[in-house]
Amino acid sequence: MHIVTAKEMYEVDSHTVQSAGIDGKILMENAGRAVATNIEKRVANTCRILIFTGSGNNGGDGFVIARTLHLRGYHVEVVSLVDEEKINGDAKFHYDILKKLSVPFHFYKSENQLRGILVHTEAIVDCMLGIGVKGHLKSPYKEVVGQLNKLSIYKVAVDIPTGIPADEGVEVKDGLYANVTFSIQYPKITAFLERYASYYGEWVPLDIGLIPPIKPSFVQTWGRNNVQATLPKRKRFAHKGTFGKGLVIGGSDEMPGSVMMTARAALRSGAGLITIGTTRQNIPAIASYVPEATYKTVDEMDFLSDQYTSVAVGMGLGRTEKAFSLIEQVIRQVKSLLLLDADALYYLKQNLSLLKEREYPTVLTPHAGEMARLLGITTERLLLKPFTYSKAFAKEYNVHLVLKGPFTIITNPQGEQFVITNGNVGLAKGGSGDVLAGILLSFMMQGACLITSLCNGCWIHGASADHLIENGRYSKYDLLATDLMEGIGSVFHTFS
Ligand SMILES: NC(=O)C1=CN([C@@H]2O[C@H](COP(=O)(O)OP(=O)(O)OC[C@H]3O[C@@H](n4cnc5c(N)ncnc54)[C@H](O)[C@@H]3O)[C@@H](O)[C@H]2O)[C@@H](O)CC1
Ligand SMILES: [K+]
Repeated sequence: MHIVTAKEMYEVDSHTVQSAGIDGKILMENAGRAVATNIEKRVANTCRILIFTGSGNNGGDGFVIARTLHLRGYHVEVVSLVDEEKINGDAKFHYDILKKLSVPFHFYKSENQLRGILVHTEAIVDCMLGIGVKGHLKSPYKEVVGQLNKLSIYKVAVDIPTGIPADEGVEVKDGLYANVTFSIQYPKITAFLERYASYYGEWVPLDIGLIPPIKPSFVQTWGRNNVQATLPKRKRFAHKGTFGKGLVIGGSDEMPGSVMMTARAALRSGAGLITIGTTRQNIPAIASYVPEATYKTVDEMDFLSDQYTSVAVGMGLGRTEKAFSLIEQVIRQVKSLLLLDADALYYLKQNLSLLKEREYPTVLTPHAGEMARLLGITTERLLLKPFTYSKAFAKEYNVHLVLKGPFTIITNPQGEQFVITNGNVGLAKGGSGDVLAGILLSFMMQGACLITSLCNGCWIHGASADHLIENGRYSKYDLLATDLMEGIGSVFHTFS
């Protein structure tokens, strides 16, 4: 599913109206009707619903919703935050129709007046402002939003919760906290930012018949259907070599377990052969946990002559001079797909130019803190516009970037972007990243387009955590990274 900025949304709108010739009033009718039909599924017709409208087309959607619900037997009333003469364009067209019906209509005057109107209201529909919002909310929007946020009634936002910008990079303080947001055609970028996602509540995109340009270059979500369509098939006569030869380099005497989790996750995700490169002392410590792997000490590895389909480096490796020199050697000499995680990302900060020298694809898997460090900015700044920073970085350093978080953003060097929304807070624990690195390594080894492999790997990781919790196997408190191995198996099973 596509995700859009305000500019992209307005472009689709004008393409639909100007090139395809569909009148904006029809789009508004479609939008209002689609929202009304979905409100019917959630709010009983015995409820009193107040619809709040503003000066733009978001308000126009509200007039259509009011008419539609009224004609379907609902008790609706409208509260307009602007005077009649400020309503114009397509919104005015639908306002004039609504005026002919017996729908109670109030023009907002004061907090006291609104308090009176709100008595016995069981649900509100927010059509005050949509993607046309600029900057902080002005009066009376700010006051009305503040008043509504204090009420524990069901709140439906149309397109976007009032006050919340559509685009990343904008900092605002006030916005409506909705229970559900019905996004017109596509969800907007801020639904995928940690800072604003909670304002949306649940988000549901509604098709209103917009016609996008031939090949839209929008960000897309990656979900179960995409995985189903692209998961590598296991052919009957395949052998272990068919599924790649992978190398995991990491682990130290102080951090033995991480490399073990990466290797196990890779094998659980379909990797054919995995070698673990670690310290001599670490091998007996972890060998019984991953008997399926072969082992090498870091001193005996020769990246120039050893051939691996894909290599992952960094997990639990440490930040010693010896570790750093090993990472440099790997980046310079490995002639295959390479995934850099954890301590390898730490090393990269001072050595980013090495990435530009690589002739083979490189994957970086930072969490927000690691990414901010690579960019030399604060985490807060990164999280204000993670899509923009990711795209610029991936293009500049010619890498595939997996920016891990509650919304994982995957970007390729061409700037194509996908976002994964599954997974849960049970993953916020040491070791989850090591498991993800293993799943990604495995998918990288099994061929297919690299960005597809990364998207599938991230989705399987999140789905594993969700599966274990939804089935009551673990909770968001006690889930361990090693438990994910069991979840991976269950998730694969759902595709068989
Ligand atoms: N194809 C489309 O894009 C469609 C869009 N529709 C609706 O149209 C909306 C966009 O309409 P508009 O472009 O008219 O924009 P909005 O309806 O979001 O609002 C624009 C108005 O908000 C005011 N405003 C801006 N910033 C403000 C602030 N900080 N405080 C107070 N007032 C502020 C402006 O003065 C302007 O009058 C969408 O969100 C969607 O709901 C639908 O009607 C269907 C079709
Ligand atoms: K709204």
